[in-house]
Amino acid sequence: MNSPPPCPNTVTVRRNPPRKARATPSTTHIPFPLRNTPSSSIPQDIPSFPIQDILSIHVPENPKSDPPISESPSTNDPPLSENLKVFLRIRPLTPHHQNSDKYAKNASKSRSKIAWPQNPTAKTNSRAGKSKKMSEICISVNDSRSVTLCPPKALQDAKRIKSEVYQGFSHVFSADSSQDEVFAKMVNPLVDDFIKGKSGMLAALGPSGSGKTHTVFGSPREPGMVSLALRKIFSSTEGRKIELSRIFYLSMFEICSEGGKAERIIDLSEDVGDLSIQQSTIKRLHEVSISDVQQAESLIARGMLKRATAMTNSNSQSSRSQCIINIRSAPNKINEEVDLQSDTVVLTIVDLAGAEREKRTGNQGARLLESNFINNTSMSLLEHQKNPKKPLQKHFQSSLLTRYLRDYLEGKKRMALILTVKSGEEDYLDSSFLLRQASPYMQIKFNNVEQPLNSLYHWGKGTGEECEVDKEETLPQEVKEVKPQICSDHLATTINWEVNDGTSLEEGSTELAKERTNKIMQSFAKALWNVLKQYKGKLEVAENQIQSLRENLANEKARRSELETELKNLKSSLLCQKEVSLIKEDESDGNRSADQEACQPNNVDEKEDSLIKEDESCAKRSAEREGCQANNVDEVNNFGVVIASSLAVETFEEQSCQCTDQECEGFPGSIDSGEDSKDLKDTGIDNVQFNGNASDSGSSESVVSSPKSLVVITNDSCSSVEGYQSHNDEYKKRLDQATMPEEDVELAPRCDVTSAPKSEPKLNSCCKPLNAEKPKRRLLPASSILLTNISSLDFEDENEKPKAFVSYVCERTVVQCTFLALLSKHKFFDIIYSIYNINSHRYQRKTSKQAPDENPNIQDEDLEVQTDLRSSLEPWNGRSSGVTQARVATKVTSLERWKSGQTSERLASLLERCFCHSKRSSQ
Ligand SMILES: Nc1ncnc2c1ncn2[C@@H]1O[C@H](COP(=O)(O)OP(=O)(O)OP(=O)(O)O)[C@@H](O)[C@H]1O
Repeated sequence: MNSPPPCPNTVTVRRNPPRKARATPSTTHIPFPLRNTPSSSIPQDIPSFPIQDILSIHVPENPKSDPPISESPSTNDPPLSENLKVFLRIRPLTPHHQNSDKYAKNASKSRSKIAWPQNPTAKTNSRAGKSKKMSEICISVNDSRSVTLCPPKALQDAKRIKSEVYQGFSHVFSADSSQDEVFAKMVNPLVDDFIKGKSGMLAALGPSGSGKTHTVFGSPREPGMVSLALRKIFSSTEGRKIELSRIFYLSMFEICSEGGKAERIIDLSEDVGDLSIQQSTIKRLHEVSISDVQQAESLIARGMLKRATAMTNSNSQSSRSQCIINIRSAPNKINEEVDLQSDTVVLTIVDLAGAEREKRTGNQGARLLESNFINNTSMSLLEHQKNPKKPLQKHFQSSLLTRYLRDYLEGKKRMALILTVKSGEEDYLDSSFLLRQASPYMQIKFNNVEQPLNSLYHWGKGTGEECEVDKEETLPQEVKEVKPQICSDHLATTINWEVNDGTSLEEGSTELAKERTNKIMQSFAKALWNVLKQYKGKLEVAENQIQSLRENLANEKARRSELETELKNLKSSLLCQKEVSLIKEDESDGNRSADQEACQPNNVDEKEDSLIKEDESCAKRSAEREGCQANNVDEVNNFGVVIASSLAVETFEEQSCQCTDQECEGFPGSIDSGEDSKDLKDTGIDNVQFNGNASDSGSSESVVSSPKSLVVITNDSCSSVEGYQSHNDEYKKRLDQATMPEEDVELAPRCDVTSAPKSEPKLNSCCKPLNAEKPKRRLLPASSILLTNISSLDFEDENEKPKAFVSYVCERTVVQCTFLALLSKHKFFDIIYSIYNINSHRYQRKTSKQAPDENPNIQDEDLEVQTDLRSSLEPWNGRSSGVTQARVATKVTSLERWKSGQTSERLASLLERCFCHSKRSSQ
């Protein structure tokens, strides 16, 4: 009669609270906005194209076509949430413990059936009978997922340590389990995933001498997981097919810390020195292409010989490093279009160094430091998952191993953990420590485990069943998203056909795929139609907006033309103000000698700046006072009108006293400068007459002929000096009238015009009634036009200057006549000079404090307008006329040079020479 199995005094069931792995930053789904594609410019009220919704259409599957083999989810399925797989393997006792181990196994089985001793008496009897054997083992298997850890009796008595039950393992391998059994339950799924395109890792963890290396590498008689995995890969049907299109590589390296110093990475398959790690990649790691199991095992055997081992109290050949073996599957390089990186699948198997207790190993010094390193790296492998509060970066920086295995430890890729323990009672503390540490691992959940690659990769080249995934990169995104699903359907169809060897399932799958494709296309068309309709609406709105904008644009153009007209008027006024500013500068520079000023043409630029600044203020004043005389655009542009107005006001009409404003307004058509000059050229000087008779000059033509006659005379003087002499008296009279009109008694002597006083009484007698009738504000547009038309003048070369005329003039006044020659050659100087005289004359009258009422020539508005000009002209009165006139001309030239460049430069050069000539003449 079999007695009931002994039962420990107390049993503690360790139940760790369910622990959910924290989502790491890289795995947390963060809803990010769409990329900056053209669709991002879509108005916000139009939703983005619902491609995801369309592709997520689920067609009810036909149970008949449910693929029995394809255990792995399709690529479109959401990421799996699965627990970390933790296996436990109990190493058999040494041969003298074998019997007790078998007994312990039987005892644990019985104990699992009896949860708690139901018969205390029997329990006592059995304990008494079997106490000796039970003391030799500390761990017993309850079932395939749990074990009971019993402390040695000494510990029970001394420290009252109770037995503990550890449960929740994926599987518990008892001491008599074979390598094949371990492989079948633990590694085979990983190998299957590897063949299907999923990377995976197996790590062996446990105290020293517990059988990690034995499990991973095994022995010739008992091949380990690496060998079995290789055999599976190269022997399976799928593996053979893969072999046609893919290449397998094997690499092997170890991470060690000799003497507990800095970690080193050593390649075990090639002597290339220490390796380095960057991110999770080992640099310069040697990979050997393997084509069969024997070649791979040979490589592994050679690598094992290089591995760092040492004899310890626990193990005669204890591994002192973490050994990592990678079996990598990559597409055949012949197919270069395939992305090698994204298509790489790796099966990693890690043999960790054994954790060991200091007391037991008796390690000291460097060996102790090394032991501590081993313990730390081994037992802290999953510290991040156990302790989510620990900073992620800190955890993965703690050791090279964790850095290398980061993707696995974060849960991005599948991994399995096998814990190895020894069952002897002397190993209780090691086993207890390991189980306590690893117990929480079983509760770790990975939420974002890597999905397999397109399984069709692995259907070898030439089978005719692969999808053209190598051309996927050239396809649009939408097509890419659809294609894997279609391929998966195709794969499912193929697998079903192979397994069931019947056509019905294949047809069902095909119909299912077609149905799903049709639904996707229908939804796609509907969504596309809706989006197009929305865009059409937006397009209509946009077109209406464009139409209204066009109308606004037309209005704005009309307004712009009006503004441009106004601007043109303002510019004319502005030029007048520039003239005023120019003269102001003369005044400010009055204290300087004329010689110095005249010889400094470089000052022009500086003065131009001041002119520009004054333009704004002057323009304002001009606009206010004259309202820009907007209706005078034609008048302003018409040189003849200006001449008529200015001269009519001050010169010739003073003689006749008959020309009224109305009469002057009638001039423009007949006295256009361009036309007039043309006419003059055509007619020659014979057609020009000096209207010495004041009554004859009452017409507009006579007014215009005055300045023009100067030009003609000048030109003509080149050929006939006598002609000029014959008209000398008349010419001088007209010149005096034009340049020094009115009652300029004081000014005339300064200008050294000897004949000037003679004409003054006549002028004065005529001025008063005439000036009383003329609106003097016309002076301003006259000066404006003077400047605006400067650029249109066709200057002749200085060499063409009529010497005869000059000599004639010099007989009159050496200085002034030289300048007058210029004035006669360039009519605008005539006008400047005339204006100068007129305003100088008026200014004198104004400064003599003569009451406006008493002087009809002076009106308030006229005085206001001309104030700046007059004050600027004031310094002229006390200077040599030639110098000052040349200076004014230089100023005007400077202004114009600023305005129009080359032509003015010629003028400046001309005037400069004129000035020098005048200076020499005056000396
Ligand atoms: N399941 C087993 N069956 C038979 N022998 C085993 C088993 N497990 C381990 N052994 C033997 O136990 C000894 C120690 O095993 P192993 O070297 O694998 O331990 P380890 O955990 O790798 O130790 P360390 O961490 O110190 O390297 C070896 O001689 C090995 O053959």
